Amino acid sequence: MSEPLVLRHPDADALVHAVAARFITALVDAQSNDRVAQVVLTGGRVAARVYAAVAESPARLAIDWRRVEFWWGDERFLPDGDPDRNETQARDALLSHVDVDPARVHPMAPDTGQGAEAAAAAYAKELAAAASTSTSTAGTSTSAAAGAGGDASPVFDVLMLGVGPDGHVASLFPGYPQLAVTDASAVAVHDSPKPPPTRVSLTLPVLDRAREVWFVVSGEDKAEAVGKALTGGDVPAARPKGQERTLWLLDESAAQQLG
Ligand SMILES: O=C(O)[C@H](O)[C@@H](O)[C@H](O)[C@H](O)COP(=O)(O)O
Repeated sequence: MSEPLVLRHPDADALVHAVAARFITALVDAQSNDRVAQVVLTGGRVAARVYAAVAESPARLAIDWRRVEFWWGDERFLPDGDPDRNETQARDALLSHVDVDPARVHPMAPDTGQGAEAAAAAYAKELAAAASTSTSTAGTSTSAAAGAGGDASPVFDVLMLGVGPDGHVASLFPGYPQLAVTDASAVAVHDSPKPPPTRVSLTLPVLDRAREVWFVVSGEDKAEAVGKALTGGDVPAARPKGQERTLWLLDESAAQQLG
C-alpha cells in the first residue's frame, strides 16, 4: 500500500486539466505495456469536468479507446438514461466522444425494479468474471486479483474518487455498514445522505485493488474532509490506498487545511 502523495493546483480549472492530462498519460502508459487499460470512473461535478477535458484534448488520440475497460466506483440507482446517473454523466462527457468498445464499458445496472441488492450482486459477478478472464498475455488486461471471498476483480490501473464534504468516497458514507463489508465487491446503499437515496458502490477491498487511487477534490467545502483524511481522521476517504500510488489531486481551496 502506498502513502498519499498530495499535488496542489492553483484553482479548479488547473486541477481539472492537469487530471485530464494525467488520465490520458496513464492510459497511454498502460497500453504501452501491451495491456488493456482498466479504469474505474466516479461521479460528481469535478469528475464530469475531467471527462469533458479529456474528450476535448487532442492528446486523447494517443489512446486506443477500444482497449480501455471502463468500470464505475459507484452509481446512483436510477432508471436507465437518468441524467443523474454517473453512467449518463460519463457517456455524455467522454464515452460518446471517443471510440470505446461497448463490450468494455461496464455500467452498474439501472433501476429496472429488480432492487439495488440484485444490481450489486450482478456487478460483483461481472467483476469476478473479468478477473477470471484477465491474464498477463498480450492484448488483455492485467493479472486478476482474487479477493478472499466474493470480491474478485481485475487489477485496475487508475481508480478515480471524488470526496464528499462528509469524507465519503464512491457511495461509502461515514458510519454506514457498507464500509465494513469485505466479502463482496459491490453493495447496495440505502438512505444515502447524498441524493439519490439508493445507490450501488464498490467496497473498500476492491477500491484498494487499483495500482493507482486518485482522489480528485475541488472546493473549500471539502477542505475539512481532506484535512481529516490526510491526518488519519475517521472518514471513509482516509481508507482507500493504491497498490503503487495514492494521489490526492487538489485545488488550493480543497487543500487549505493542509497548511
Ligand atoms: O455518486 C456520487 O455522487 C459520487 O460518486 C460521489 O462519491 C462524488 O464523487 C462525491 O460526492 C464528490 O462529488 P462532487 O465532485 O460533485 O463534489
